[in-house]
Parts: sequence; structure tokens; C-alpha cells
Amino acid sequence: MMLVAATISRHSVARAKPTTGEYVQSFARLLQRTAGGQSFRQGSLRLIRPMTTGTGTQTPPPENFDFDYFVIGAGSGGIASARRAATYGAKVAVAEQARLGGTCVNVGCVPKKVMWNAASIAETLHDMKHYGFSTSSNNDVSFDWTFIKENRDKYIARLNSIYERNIENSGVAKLIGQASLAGNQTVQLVDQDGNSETYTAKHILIATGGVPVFPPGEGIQEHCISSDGFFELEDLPRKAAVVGAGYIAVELAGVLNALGTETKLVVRKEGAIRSFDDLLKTTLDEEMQRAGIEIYRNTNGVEKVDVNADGTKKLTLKNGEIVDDLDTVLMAPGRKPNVASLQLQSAGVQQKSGGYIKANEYSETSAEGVYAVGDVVGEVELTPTAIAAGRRLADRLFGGPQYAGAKINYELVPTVVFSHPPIGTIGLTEEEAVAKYGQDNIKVYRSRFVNLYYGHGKWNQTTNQRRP
Ligand SMILES: Cc1cc2nc3c(=O)[nH]c(=O)nc-3n(C[C@H](O)[C@H](O)[C@H](O)COP(=O)(O)OP(=O)(O)OC[C@H]3O[C@@H](n4cnc5c(N)ncnc54)[C@H](O)[C@@H]3O)c2cc1C
Ligand SMILES: NC(=O)c1ccc[n+]([C@@H]2O[C@H](COP(=O)([O-])OP(=O)(O)OC[C@H]3O[C@@H](n4cnc5c(N)ncnc54)[C@H](O)[C@@H]3O)[C@@H](O)[C@H]2O)c1
Repeated sequence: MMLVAATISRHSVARAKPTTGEYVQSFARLLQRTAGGQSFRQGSLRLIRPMTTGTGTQTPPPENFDFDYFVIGAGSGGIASARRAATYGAKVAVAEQARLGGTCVNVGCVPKKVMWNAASIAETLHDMKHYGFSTSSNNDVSFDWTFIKENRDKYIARLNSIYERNIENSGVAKLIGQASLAGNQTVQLVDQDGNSETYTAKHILIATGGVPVFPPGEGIQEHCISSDGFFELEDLPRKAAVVGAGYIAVELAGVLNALGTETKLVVRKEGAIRSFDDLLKTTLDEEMQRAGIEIYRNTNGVEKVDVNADGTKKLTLKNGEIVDDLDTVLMAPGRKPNVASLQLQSAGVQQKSGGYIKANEYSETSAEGVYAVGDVVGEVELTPTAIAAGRRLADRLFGGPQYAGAKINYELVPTVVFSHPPIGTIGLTEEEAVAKYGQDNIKVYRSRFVNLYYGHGKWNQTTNQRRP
């Protein structure tokens, strides 16, 4: 019993040493609070009873861990892994500091796809005349950004609730707060009021995802938004610059352009999505321009952002070009791992280039009993890979001998860019294949054809060109 109190005083913040009874009550209160009053599956929690080892490190005996599995981050990978582990009867907790569902649900795939759908409808409306449709005499179709934003936000709130129910129905304990590693097999959780609790777990999964980055440059941090900010926009921008050349840049530039924003895409080198096959990137480049996106090439990036007297923004690019009169500047130069709050060093978790967590194909980090999946490991930053890695890890840890070899393979992952038009790819690019197998061992088959959608009406048979 003394040992319980010792754990509390060691880990809890700004509190008098409680008695065991107080501890049990406070733990029960925390569970009530974090689980929204819902009860966990019977027997899913135990008291912390630490032992002092010869080195002074307190390590609970295995049978006394609070949880079999403590997952940090309730995003794509974390929730999938936690719920899978619970199906095997493991005692599981998932800690989340923000909204359930993580990046994909709140500021990623889901709201992006809602906007991609809106943009696709705008394009269909544009094409309708080729199919015999017409509107009233002035041919006007209006678009209400506020309407789509409010409905999108409501949909996401509904998804947050569905995630909450799914977690509860799986018997996983939901803990709200910021989690960090606190030494061997121990996690500290600080809630929004600053209260801190400590939990022990046999296995700890880090699934904390990533966050957008801003490149260095005068005025960039203050006057630009990231993809997170895009989903907070209250109005459709009149004129916008999107800086970046990856998935997010081309996807959001495509949405803005299709919905009516005068859109500039600013890339550092010759074009966008440079890691994709040449056929894909050149076709997309042509299509983006045809749709009206102006591409600023070989800019080397943004030097600075100024605000004009009328509140519009001016971009000065590193090649000297100016992009002026902008009401929105969206920065999409990549993301970084969300590790700042984790105290990785306290458990000996090593990082690699870019700050990503080093994890092997079994999702094991350099610290025993600590694992990492999803964007935080910086392999293939997609929702299905985070889910697959999370589930395979749970299978291996809790699913019995038939899953002893379960691991994640990041090769041959299909991927789609929700550009306009969308593009998809899987496996090596031609360039990578040549580098790997030699030019003589590679055969390339190309097929190019006019989609029937354009064949009728939109295709000018005389010039053999697409009509606007
Ligand atoms: C704009 C955009 C569009 C995208 N579109 C697609 C798409 O179409 N298809 C696709 O496959 N992928 C897409 N992605 C990528 C996809 O969202 C991510 O790959 C995926 O969400 C990664 O899942 P994760 O579990 O690694 O992390 P996340 O989903 O980011 O979850 C991490 C969670 O951990 C929480 N957290 C972080 N630190 C702590 C802490 N210390 N304590 C407690 N909680 C913590 C975070 O709040 C977050 O909820 C998109 C991303 C963006 C930004
Ligand atoms: N459809 C999807 O599946 C989807 C959609 C969005 C995001 N994602 C995932 O999220 C990840 C992050 O997306 P992202 O677009 O932020 O990153 P990204 O790594 O795909 O692209 C970032 C781009 O910005 C460029 N860049 C870097 N620094 C720059 C600077 N200072 N100025 C101008 N450009 C600069 C880079 O050259 C790169 O092309 C993606 O890699 C992808 O895995 C997937």
C-alpha cells in the first residue's frame, strides 16, 4: 500500500500524497471522467503496484500492469490497433489529446473528400451543356461555401461520436489528455485541467501521427494557413496561392480552382508530384493548367509574405517573382511527426532523420515494449497503412501463435491523389524500376485514350482537342 502512494507522489503533479483509499477514488473518478461515465469491460483496470529494482527504476510486475496495451493517439492507426487488441481480450486504453479519429477524420481524408466531391460537382455542372442540360436564362449556378462547411463539420462531429461509441463498444478505455512516456512501461496523462495520472502497460503503442510544417521565411508563419487552416476557412477565397508540390498542394489547389477561386500553384522545381511516374505528372500538369491553375515553376520556394494596405497578401518568391493580391496563402510543404510532447528519451525511443520514430517491420522501436505505427514512423503516410500496421501489431502481440510473424510491408501500396482529375499508382515508378533492374529488363506499356465522357460533345473532332 505504501508503494501505491509512492507511485502517486512520484508521478502526480502538485498533489499531496493521497491515501490508498483516496487513490482508488481518484482513479475511479478519472475513469468516470475519461470514459464519459461509461463503464469499461469488467476487470479491465488494476491498481499500480510498482516494485523498486536494483537500479532504482520502478517496474511493476507483469501481472500488475494497469493495461496490457496502452495506445497513444486515437487516429487511424491507434484506434484500429486498440480495437483489434481488445477483440483478443487484451486490457486496452487509448489516450487522445484532441478529437477522436485523428488527422484523417478531422483535418485530412474525410473533409478533403467532401470538398473533392463538391469540386467534382462544380466540374460536372460546367460540362452539363455538352449533355443537353441548361439552367435558367442567365445560366447562373450559385455555390454556398458556408453551407458545405457547416454540413461537413456536422458530418465530422457525427463521425467523432461514432468513433467514441465504437471505442466504448470494443471495451477499450478512452482517456482524454496528452500522453507522454514516463520511463519504463509507464505513461503519464495530463488532462486539459492540468491533472496528471500515471498508467503502466505491458505494451505501449505510439500512434501520434503528424502535423503540418511551415517553411522558414519572413511573414510565413503569421500570414499563411496550412491544410488544417483550409478546413477552417469561412469563405471561398477569391484569389489564393498554394505553395507545395505534393498530395496536399495539388488536391487543395484543385478544389479551390474548381469551386471558383483564382488559383496559383507555387512549386520549387519544374512541376508537382515529382515522385510520381512521368506520364502521370505531365498529364496532371497539363490538366491543372487547362482547368485554369497557374503554375509558378522553379521558384526555389517563398522568400517572404507581406500584407498590403488593403489586407491582401503579397508573395515574394526566391526566384524574384511576385504573386500579389492574394486573400489566402496555403502552405503545403510537407508534414512532420507529432512527437514533441512524448518524452521519447525517457523510454529510450530513438528517432531517425526528420524526427520520425525508428521502427522495424514489426513496428518495434528501440525501446522494449514500445511500438510505433502510422505517420509518426514516416514510411508510407496513408490511412490504410496506419490501420494495417496497427492491426498487424495487435494481432502479433495478442492474437496467438498464428500471428507470430505478422508485420507490415510498405512495398506495393496503392495510392490515389485526389487531384482533378484524380491519379492513382502502385509500386515502382519507371525511373525506380530502371534503377533497380536495369533498362534492358524493363518493358513499358502505355495506353492513352479519350474517356467516353469527353468523347461526346466535349471533344472537338476537328482540332482533336478537348473543349474548355
Ligand atoms: C489534408 C490531408 C488529406 C489526406 N488525405 C488522405 C487520403 O485521402 N487518403 C489517405 O490514405 N491518407 C490521407 N491523408 C493522410 C492520413 O490522414 C494519415 O496518413 C493518417 O491519418 C495517419 O494516421 P495516424 O494514426 O498515424 O495518425 P493520426 O490520424 O494523425 O492520429 C494521431 C492522433 O494522435 C493524437 N496525439 C498526438 N500526440 C498525442 C499525445 N501526446 N497524447 C495523446 N494523443 C496524441 C492526435 O491528436 C491525433 O488524433 C491525408 C492527410 C492530410 C493532412
Ligand atoms: N490522397 C492521399 O492519399 C493523401 C492526401 C494528402 C496527404 N496524404 C499524405 O500526407 C503526406 C503529406 O502530404 P504533403 O502534401 O504535406 O507532403 P508531401 O511530402 O507529399 O509534399 C510536400 C511537397 O512540398 C514540397 N516542398 C517542401 N518544402 C517546400 C518549400 N519550402 N516550398 C515549396 N515547396 C516545398 C516538396 O518538394 C514536396 O513536393 C503525403 O506524403 C501523403 O502520404 C495523402
